[in-house]
Amino acid sequence: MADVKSVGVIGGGQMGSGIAQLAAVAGISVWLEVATNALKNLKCTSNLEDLQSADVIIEAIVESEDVKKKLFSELDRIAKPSAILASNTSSISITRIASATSRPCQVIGMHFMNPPPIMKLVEIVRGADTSNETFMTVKTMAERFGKIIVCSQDYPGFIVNRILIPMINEAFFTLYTGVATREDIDTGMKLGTNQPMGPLELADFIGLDVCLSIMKVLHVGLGDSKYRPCPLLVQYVDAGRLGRKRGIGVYTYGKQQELIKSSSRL
Ligand SMILES: CC(=O)CC(=O)SCCNC(=O)CCNC(=O)[C@H](O)C(C)(C)COP(=O)(O)OP(=O)(O)OC[C@H]1O[C@@H](n2cnc3c(N)ncnc32)[C@H](O)[C@@H]1OP(=O)(O)O
Ligand SMILES: NC(=O)C1=CN([C@@H]2O[C@H](COP(=O)(O)OP(=O)(O)OC[C@H]3O[C@@H](n4cnc5c(N)ncnc54)[C@H](OP(=O)(O)O)[C@@H]3O)[C@@H](O)[C@H]2O)C=CC1
Repeated sequence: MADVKSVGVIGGGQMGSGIAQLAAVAGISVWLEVATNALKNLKCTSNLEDLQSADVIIEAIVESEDVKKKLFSELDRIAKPSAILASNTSSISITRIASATSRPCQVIGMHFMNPPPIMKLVEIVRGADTSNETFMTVKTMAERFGKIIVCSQDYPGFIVNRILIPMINEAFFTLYTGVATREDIDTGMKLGTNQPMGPLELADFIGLDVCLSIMKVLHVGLGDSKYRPCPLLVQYVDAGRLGRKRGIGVYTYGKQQELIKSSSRL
């Protein structure tokens, strides 16, 4: 098991920025962004070559198999031979991502939950060839971040999203088929099952594009029509209603809310 001293985080969106914060607070030197004591551990770059000295590189870019494979193939060329390449993917096969590299035994899924600094879980996903040494190094690093680990085999959606995202998709079907309003669906699930957010509110928080990508992976990967994405979810993504990060999803937020209010007054 390797002692991780430096980490590269690729993707500075919702997940990447939170993961970089965790590593910096754990005293590991990080290439990316954050605050006070942790700030001295953080460096920002837009040049992949700067990651060549990292012990572990954590990818948190867009949920697209093609884009991730292209990046992993480039990382394989840039990273030092001993480096571990981890993906924060929500659902894409680690085995297939690893196949884009010459080091599949050093490729692993390190799936943080959103928001990474707050949520206690990290789901570790072993691809077909992931070695025990890679697993132990990543497990120990996640524990150093203060996280609790669960371990999943490499099947679509792993553990959490295999169960969570179909629930969110079903909430969209419930809205789409007129069973109830968005507010009643969310309040029903929040108060009825003691969850901090209703499923539609949570979809906006995760990002509707991410939810749809995961549903598609489940649908194709498991080949069962019960995983078909709800047409309303597809339509919202087509319309650019991606959730909180865009100011509009199932609900509207911030400036978008003000714009909608003012246009409805015209
Ligand atoms: C899609 C995937 O692949 C997998 C996934 O991630 S699935 C999604 C998993 N995540 C969830 O299910 C989140 C469900 N929601 C929640 O747990 C809570 O609503 C929440 C933690 C997000 C916010 O909690 P809240 O009590 O409603 O709001 P709030 O009072 O603002 O925040 C609580 C604390 O979290 C902190 N916090 C909230 N968002 C944060 C963020 N993005 N980064 C860091 N800290 C954050 C706040 O600062 C606050 O800290 P203090 O208690 O120290 O003040
Ligand atoms: N949202 C969530 O709740 C969770 C998401 N994940 C996973 O984490 C990963 C990132 O998700 P999240 O942070 O939500 O997404 P965001 O949309 O917030 O961020 C995506 C990041 O990827 C970058 N990016 C977009 N397209 C490309 C590309 N073609 N090549 C390289 N980088 C690109 C973006 O850069 P720019 O801004 O410059 O476009 C941005 O930094 C995904 O795999 C997702 O499934 C895992 C757990 C939870």
